[in-house]
Amino acid sequence: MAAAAPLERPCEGTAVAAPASAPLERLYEGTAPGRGVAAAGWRLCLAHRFEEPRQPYGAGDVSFRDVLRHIGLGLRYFRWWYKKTRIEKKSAFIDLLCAVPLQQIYGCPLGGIGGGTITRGWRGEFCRWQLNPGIYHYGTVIADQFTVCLRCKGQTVYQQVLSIEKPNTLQGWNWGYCGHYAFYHALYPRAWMVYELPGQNVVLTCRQVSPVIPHDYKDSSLPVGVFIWEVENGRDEDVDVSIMFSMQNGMGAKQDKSGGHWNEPFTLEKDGERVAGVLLHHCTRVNPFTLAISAREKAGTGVTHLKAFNPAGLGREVWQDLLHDGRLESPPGKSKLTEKGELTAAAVCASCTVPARGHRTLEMALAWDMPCIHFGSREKLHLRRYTRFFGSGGDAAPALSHYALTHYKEWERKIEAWQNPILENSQLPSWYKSALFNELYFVTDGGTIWVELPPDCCDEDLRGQAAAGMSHLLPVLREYGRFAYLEGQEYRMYNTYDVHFYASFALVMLWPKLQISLQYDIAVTVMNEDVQLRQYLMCGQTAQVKLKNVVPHDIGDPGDEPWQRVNAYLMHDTADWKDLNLKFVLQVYRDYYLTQDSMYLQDMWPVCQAVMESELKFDTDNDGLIENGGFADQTYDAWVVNGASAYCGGLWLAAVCMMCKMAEVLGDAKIQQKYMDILNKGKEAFERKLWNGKYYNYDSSGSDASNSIMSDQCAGQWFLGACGLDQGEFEVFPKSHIVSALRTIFEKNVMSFAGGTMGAVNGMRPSGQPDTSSVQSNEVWVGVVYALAATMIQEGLVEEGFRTAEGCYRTVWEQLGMAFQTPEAYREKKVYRSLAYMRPLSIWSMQLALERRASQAPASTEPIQEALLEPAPPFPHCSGL
Ligand SMILES: CC(C)CCC[C@@H](C)[C@H]1CC[C@H]2[C@@H]3CC=C4C[C@@H](O[C@@H]5O[C@H](CO)[C@@H](O)[C@H](O)[C@H]5O)CC[C@]4(C)[C@H]3CC[C@]12C
Repeated sequence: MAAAAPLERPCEGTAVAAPASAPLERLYEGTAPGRGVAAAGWRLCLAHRFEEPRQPYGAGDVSFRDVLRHIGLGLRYFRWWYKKTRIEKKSAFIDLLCAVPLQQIYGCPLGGIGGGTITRGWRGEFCRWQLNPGIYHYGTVIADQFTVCLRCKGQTVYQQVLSIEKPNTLQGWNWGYCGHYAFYHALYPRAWMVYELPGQNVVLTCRQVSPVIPHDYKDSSLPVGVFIWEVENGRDEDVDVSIMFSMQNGMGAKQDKSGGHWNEPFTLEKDGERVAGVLLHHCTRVNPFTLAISAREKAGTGVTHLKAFNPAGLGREVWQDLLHDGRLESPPGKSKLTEKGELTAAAVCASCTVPARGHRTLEMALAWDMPCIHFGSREKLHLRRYTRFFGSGGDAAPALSHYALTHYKEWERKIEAWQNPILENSQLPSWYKSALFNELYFVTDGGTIWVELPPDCCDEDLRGQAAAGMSHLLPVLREYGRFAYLEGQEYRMYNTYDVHFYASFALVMLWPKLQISLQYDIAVTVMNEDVQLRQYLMCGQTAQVKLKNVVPHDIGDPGDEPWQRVNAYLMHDTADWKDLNLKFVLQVYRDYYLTQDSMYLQDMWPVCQAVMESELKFDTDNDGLIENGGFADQTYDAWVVNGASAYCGGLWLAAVCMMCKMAEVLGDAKIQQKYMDILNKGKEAFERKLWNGKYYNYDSSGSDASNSIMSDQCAGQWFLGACGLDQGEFEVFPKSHIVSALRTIFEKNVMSFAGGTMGAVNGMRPSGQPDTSSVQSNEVWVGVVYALAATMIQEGLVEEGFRTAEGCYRTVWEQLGMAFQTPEAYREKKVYRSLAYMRPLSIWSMQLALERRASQAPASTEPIQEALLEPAPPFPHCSGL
């Protein structure tokens, strides 16, 4: 048996020590490369520990000046929070008083889009659960494990839980696997764990696959994950190998003990393929679900099971059962229902003989079936997307398991066909390949839901809009369903639109129909109003929840009834925000440009005109340029802007330009002329009011900080460039000004901040000090940095772009241990804000910029310089990688 050992030093065993390489791998003592592990990705040794302790931004981190500035907000927020959480007993859409503590443990989530997700940690634990839509439960369930049993000549020679934990339940199991002999490698939507079994001459590689496949609207919706165990036998004798997959009925929450849960074994044979496992029926009143653990039976592979055991006990009966013959007892029939206070778990075991010096594969799956969902208000029943393929009766788990185990090879072929051209591009640095794919986790693990359009909704709520000109609204929503993801796991608002603006590149490039569907939903809300009055927390004024003809901030809180009640955000009255309407127009043209969907363009055109009409009132001096209102009236919602501004003014000019272009495409000469006139005037005003010879000033207010250098000052150009509208007759900003501004940002916001190693600070004073005039100006926003990097690449500053983005990747993934929970923001020291956030999906705009350059320029063979931040290649001693 493998002995347990402390984490800090190598455990028992005789492996040759690897040379110290990158910091995340330096504790690795193994030599095995594993089987089929991707070369690029995020890799670390299971014994790794992240050293830098960071804290969520809290009241204690606010300067005295900011305390004074926000005292009213603080009091109003506290009053609102108290009523919500203590009186109404609901959870707050942003809980500033109980932030989720940082756990540096997460790895690739399991599951497709919108069916819920289960995240495994990089040490293999099942630790983050989003089965109830948009609501996260954080907690490692100890019983959820893989255990290996090796037998030679009819004797068990090794049995080990593949976990470095030493928990105080299930103590009859052999825990404490030595982390120095295993590594984790993530390249979303796949991940690998390679375990050398000390002293056994056997190597296990577990490959975890989720069905996240670009341009696929069926399999990508499935709530399943597959684990392919590759077993390599380095011995000169055959070895019988069993992998046991155990799972608790539930997600480790208090409902697991609510009673009435039960388990039952199942087998399903279809098209000559047989799958066997156990169903764990989790019978809660709201959102009941069934978990299924299973394995594929095939010639030479036997599957056995244990339908129920107590995960809170010692677990000896399970351990001994497996130890005895490498199989489980496999009793037939259903388990009894759990009593209140009682937990239950089950296990499935796949076994085969691996010949001497040979290799075999065991295939296992986890599926979860929660077909019908209620949000917090419980007003409407929603059916998840996958129910159109697998039914909504709650009995789909066997079919889902069978489908996953018989289709994962096809998924992997498609994933490789998509990823390989990028992975094989030797010009791209390896950190970028990891960042690009791994940041994509948020498309599934952003509290994401993908549901069918409710039949009553189309008749009652949408008919008016369809009649109002959106002829493809119903066909699109019926065909592709409704998609929503949270602003962040801690900022619980769906489709926060000012942020989605950045993230939308991932969606439109990979699942364009979901972006189009999301836009239709926004278009519907533009036309609607909510006349209810409420007090806004930032400045205390009372106003309507939603006005007509403006884009909402978000489409609602999963704790309430999203789509039905929009604008969960009540910090500001966003009817007066300057960026939301513009971001709609910019996305409409960008989507059209990338998809060439002219129906969509036609349907969105009246909505674009309506929101631009609303926006025109912000041009208070009629100079063709909008003015900000002297409060934080845009995505930087705690950073005040006054007068003309680089950010909103730039977005405005880009949107006006796109209005001209759309009018031209649609043959609307009158509107085209109207916006041409505004554009010509506005361009002149923008240059006159904001250009200072080197960059565009933050705003034209003339305040102390108005000449700050904003990292996001070229956001308008970012979108223009992404749509090919950045040259010739469409040049909105003089090329030389954009390049000069980007160079200044690189010099000041990037290289003069944290030694150039942490990305770009939002605001920098010309003197080279971060702008501390607000609580957000001295933050780094990861999603903004990736967008800035894309803009740099578009403008030919390729090395600078990569250097800029690299700082964020290395800070988040390598330094702070925030893998698969990239935050919205961090400061140079000590704090971060809002874990697992939507905006960093903007990294896909870097990819778009690169693809665009590649299609234009003659091919270069020069690799992009890996900046000084690049560590040695992972595991250089493993030549097989
Ligand atoms: C009196 C107290 C001791 C002092 C209290 C100070 C605090 C009240 C404020 C200090 C920092 C403020 C927060 C900063 C950021 C926020 C985020 C915002 O929501 C979303 O933010 C995105 C930007 O990151 C934005 O793009 C999205 O559209 C928003 O949905 C909500 C406000 C706040 C949490 C803000 C609240 C007040 C402070 C904590």
